[in-house]
Amino acid sequence: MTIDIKSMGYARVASTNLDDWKQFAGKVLGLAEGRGPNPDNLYYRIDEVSARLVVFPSDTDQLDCVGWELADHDALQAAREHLSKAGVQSTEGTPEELAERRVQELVRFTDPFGNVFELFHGITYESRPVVTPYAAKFVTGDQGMGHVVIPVDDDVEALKFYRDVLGFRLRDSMSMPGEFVGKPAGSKIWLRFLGVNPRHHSLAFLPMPNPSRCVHLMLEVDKLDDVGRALERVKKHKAPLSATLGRHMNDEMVSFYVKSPGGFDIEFGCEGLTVSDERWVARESTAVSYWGHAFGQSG
Ligand SMILES: Cc1ccc(O)c(O)c1CC[C@@H]1C(=O)CC[C@]2(C)C(=O)CC[C@@H]12
Ligand SMILES: [Fe+2]
Repeated sequence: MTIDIKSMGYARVASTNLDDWKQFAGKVLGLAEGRGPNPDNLYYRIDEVSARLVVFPSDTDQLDCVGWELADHDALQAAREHLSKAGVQSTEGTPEELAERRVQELVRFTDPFGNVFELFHGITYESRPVVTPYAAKFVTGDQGMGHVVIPVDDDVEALKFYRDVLGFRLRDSMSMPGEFVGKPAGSKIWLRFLGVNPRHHSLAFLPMPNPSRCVHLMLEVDKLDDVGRALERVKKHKAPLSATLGRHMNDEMVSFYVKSPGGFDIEFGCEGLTVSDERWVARESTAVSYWGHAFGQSG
């Protein structure tokens, strides 16, 4: 038995500048502003779920936590027992936290590297269809909110934790020169891409810690045109482009990367690969992309 995570449910971001986030999330990304329990926070919808992205005022800019959806109470109870057997301490959501996230129950734990995860069930969904500002439709459903890439200290320990303790399935690996993170010449570091549903990867990690506690969050739309339109809004609003348009090798996604006010990137893409656990074989990709994705350039 392991933990039966169904999908990435939500992301919560701590911010020193909600005005910047409001402009970025609404005008650049084209997310739909929703309402939520705390009038100080920004709540964004991309589908029927009441809030997928929540930005709240803080004295730091970082990814606060990622919420992962489980089916029901029994699944969450099994997860509690599994975490405890694996020696991972977890805490229960307070009534205030449940109300803010609009979930029935949640447990929170920290991975060995300080990344905060919440496992929850019973999130609210809205009767009113989502209407995004530029009419883009986001790909969610059983594929969840998108994917997140988190920084870790140790890629070997991270794989043990995410695959063996949390039950993520390894879908692809990619190596990079150790020099990239200040390791000896000739050494390798591993990027691992893991999934819990048909989305090729819902989680990836990179052994390169960063202060925002996030490498990027990925949101997927259902049409290339809406990726192109988002890229035009990036330029119009002079948001910093972190990587140019390209198509990834492993999940075949066409995307670009833009720096968010949180310091981490948002990957905005389409045409991501879906897989099935029965048929999938995990391999090692030998390039970031088939074409494009020039990091550290603009235009
Ligand atoms: C390689 C790859 C495959 C699928 C993805 O969705 C995806 O985001 C990536 C790129 C991961 C990674 C990154 O996001 C930060 C900057 C990185 C480390 C690079 O400089 C190359 C690969 C990049
Ligand atoms: Fe990505």
